[in-house]
Amino acid sequence: MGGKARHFKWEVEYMHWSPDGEEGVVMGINGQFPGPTIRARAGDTIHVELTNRLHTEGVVIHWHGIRQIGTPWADGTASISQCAINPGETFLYRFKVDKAGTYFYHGHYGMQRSAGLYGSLIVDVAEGEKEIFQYDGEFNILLSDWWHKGSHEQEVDLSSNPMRWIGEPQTLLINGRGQFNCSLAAHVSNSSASPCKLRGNEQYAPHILRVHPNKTYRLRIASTTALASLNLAIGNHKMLVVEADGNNLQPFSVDNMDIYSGESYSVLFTTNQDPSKNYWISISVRGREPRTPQGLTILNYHPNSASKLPPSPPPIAPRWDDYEYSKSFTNKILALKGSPTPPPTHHRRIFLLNTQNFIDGHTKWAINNVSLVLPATPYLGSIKYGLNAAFNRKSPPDRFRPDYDVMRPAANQNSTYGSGVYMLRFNTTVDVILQNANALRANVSEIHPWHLHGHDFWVLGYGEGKFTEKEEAKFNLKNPPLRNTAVIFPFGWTALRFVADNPGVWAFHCHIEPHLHMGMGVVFAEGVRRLGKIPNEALGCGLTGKMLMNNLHN
Ligand SMILES: O=C1O[C@H]([C@@H](O)CO)C(O)=C1O
Repeated sequence: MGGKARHFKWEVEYMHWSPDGEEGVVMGINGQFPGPTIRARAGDTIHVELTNRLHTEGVVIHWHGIRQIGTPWADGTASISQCAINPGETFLYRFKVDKAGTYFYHGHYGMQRSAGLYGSLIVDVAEGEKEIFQYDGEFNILLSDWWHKGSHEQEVDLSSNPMRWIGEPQTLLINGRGQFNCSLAAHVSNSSASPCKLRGNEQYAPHILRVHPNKTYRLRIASTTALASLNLAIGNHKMLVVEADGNNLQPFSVDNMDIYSGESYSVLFTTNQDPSKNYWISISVRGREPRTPQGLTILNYHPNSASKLPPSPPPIAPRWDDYEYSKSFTNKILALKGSPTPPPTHHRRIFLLNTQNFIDGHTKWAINNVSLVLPATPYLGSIKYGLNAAFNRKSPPDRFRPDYDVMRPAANQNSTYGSGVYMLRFNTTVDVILQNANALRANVSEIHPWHLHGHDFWVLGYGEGKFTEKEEAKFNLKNPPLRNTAVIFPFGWTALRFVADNPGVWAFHCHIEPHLHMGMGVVFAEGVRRLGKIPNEALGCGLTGKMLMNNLHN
């Protein structure tokens, strides 16, 4: 079946907004924050005509989890898949959503995600097909984190010498709404926070989930946080986890769940609790010392008033550094029976060591000792048209020094900048072993959720310390989950496998936005010569821009 074309006209602009009760400036779309939700069916083609109404700044939008098969120029990564859209210009994002699931979109230029440029993208099963899970209704929540400092100042802070870290967010947002000046849970907490006096129409009033007793609901959850790893719970209710990153899971039941930036899930829950009460939905910080209050909203049982607050305190999240808890959750994530299984062997295995380093006094993140800086000409055009001067043609290394001690700060903390590309042979199977290590400070290693553009990968396994070839025997080749984002735990490794079968140039990076800004990413390219014509509007900058001008004058 052909699928429908769905047309949207969007304008991106800065607006005054109050995501948490303090007025600030957000990046909005058509006057909305978060941006409009796109809802489509598998097989549909989305057309977003995006006009940049920012006064002095370029913009792009990445469609997170959409593989862009045959349309790599619509992936929305500045300097990789396209030129940033200049103020006043319009770019047409046209792409097919081929797989049902819970997705989202966000800015992919500088710190524009932290500035609030994001929204939800929900793909239902194709017309005439049935969802494999049964439920009576559904909700969608997009999770994010919010700073009172603007994104431009954050960019300057991060690249200054010495680096000024952006610190923990002021507020966690659920569908763009959080409370900084007051707490919904003041009546049940012993902190000094004042109770919220809300009419319900404030920009920061919580998004209430209204349910009827004894029904089953699907809750779609995606995290577009710039930094925070989260734990989500629905007070008193169990959740059955059924989908991750647009792929079906072997269902498993939990009381709360971890969600890292870049991940999405669906859970089913049944409203089988005392219907005379309302319940909390909470999100709390994981993996970093929490300096941000829980984000809260209300599960409102019909016919109770939504303003009837739950009588007991919100769910208590696991301790922020209880990594064993996080690992036990992560290890439960397995593909639904009948899902595609990985090829049994790989053609190439790339080891990527994540380190925190210094370059000329600036704090950076590096992969195999290369800190990514993006070139002025987007790779997609420069590779396709053989513009060799556009970036460093030397391939970055597939390995790191075998004697590197991942448990200690680097002996040599200096690193180098690079813009090289991993050229993958088309249709080959690639393994990536993400290797975490100690950061600059002794005994510190952080969580990094890695996101791959253009593909889903199978997560073959997680382990502790330095990966050794003998751990390959423990890889899960039977029912590994397909995902587009996977976490590396502190001092650990994560093994991924994917098939390089999607012509294009694809970012693979830590989804913590400041970390990408500090160089924590690599670039893969495959099959670029197989592509037909790349739309000119993706190429109008750098050396491809000059090439277009020359063609015009010849
Ligand atoms: O990249 C980071 O920098 C800080 C810290 O390591 C140095 O201030 C931090 O917590 C990060 O995640």
